[in-house]
Amino acid sequence: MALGLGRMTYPSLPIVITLESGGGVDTSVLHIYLGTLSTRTDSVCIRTSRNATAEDVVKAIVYRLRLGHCENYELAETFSTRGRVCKERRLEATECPVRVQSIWPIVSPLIVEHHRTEYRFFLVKRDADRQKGVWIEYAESNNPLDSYLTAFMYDAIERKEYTDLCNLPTLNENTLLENLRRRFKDGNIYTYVGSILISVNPFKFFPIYNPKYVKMYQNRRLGELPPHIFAIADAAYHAMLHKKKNQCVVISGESGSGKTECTNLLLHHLSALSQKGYYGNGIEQTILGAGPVLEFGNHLASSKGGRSVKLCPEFPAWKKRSWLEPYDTCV
Ligand SMILES: Nc1ncnc2c1ncn2[C@@H]1O[C@H](COP(=O)(O)OP(=O)(O)OP(=O)(O)O)[C@@H](O)[C@H]1O
Repeated sequence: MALGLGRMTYPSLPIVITLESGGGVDTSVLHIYLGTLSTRTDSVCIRTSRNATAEDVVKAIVYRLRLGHCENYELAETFSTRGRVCKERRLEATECPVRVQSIWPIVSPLIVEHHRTEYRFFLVKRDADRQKGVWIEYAESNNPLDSYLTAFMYDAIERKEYTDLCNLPTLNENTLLENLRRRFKDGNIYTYVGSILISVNPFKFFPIYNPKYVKMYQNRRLGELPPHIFAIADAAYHAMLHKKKNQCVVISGESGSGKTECTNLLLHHLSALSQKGYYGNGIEQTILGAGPVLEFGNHLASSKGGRSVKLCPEFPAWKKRSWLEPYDTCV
């Protein structure tokens, strides 16, 4: 088995692995999803022959992502509806994933993501007790493969919450606050009002700022995905490119409402967009390094009373590490 490894480039994911095994001439591409096994990438892309076995594929991914011993992992074939895995079966080590994939029905790209049903391969932790080759159906709440990302993407739709307050059927202070409160309770801190983003400070960490999200929000129209600070950064960046004019993002709120953190995240996404795959080469650090000086000016302004508007933040090193670690470690 010869193994050629694609270069790890962010954000142009997924990682590409070329696996030549079994002497096959025709090669096919397999997308293997990683679920909760990785915070850095959603899936890896394997170019391989029809004869490559599930064992070969697992070895290649585990070796490439340095996940430890390949005996601890196996491949699962899943069937999902609206982003949720409803049934799953573990592949035999000798099964050929390309052959399995060739009998999956083709999903039309015209079917919007929320209504799509599809088959996928996942890399999963080996379960020695699980009978191989047998489909297991999941109750909705009992699904180990569903990731935070899936919940983030689909739960609001299923609970019929309004991600944009402009869509509220009855718009008054009560319905507006009730919608914000319900979303906040479900862990959704962001909500749109048209092109304005409301952020409710959670005072706790949510894993929604790692490279999966950076990548997901690139080149997407505002409102296409659930509300997120990265979507605002992306919209401003593309408006700048298209209109060839400087753009301004106004971040306003009470003291302690999270303006500094929002500014950090905006800059984080903007620097990712402008560096075309080479993260952390110093631009982000240089911009953020000016933070304490501007923050001082900001405090002078806000000490004169009223609400403050952020210019550029302080950016303590411990915060950068704890919030953005997976992103930084891919440099
Ligand atoms: N999106 C967020 N997720 C989790 N915690 C957050 C978030 N935004 C803010 N926080 C928490 O709230 C604290 C205060 O936020 P931040 O310093 O950004 O407020 P601020 O509006 O800039 O305040 P000030 O105007 O007084 O400078 C942060 O230290 C952080 O712990």
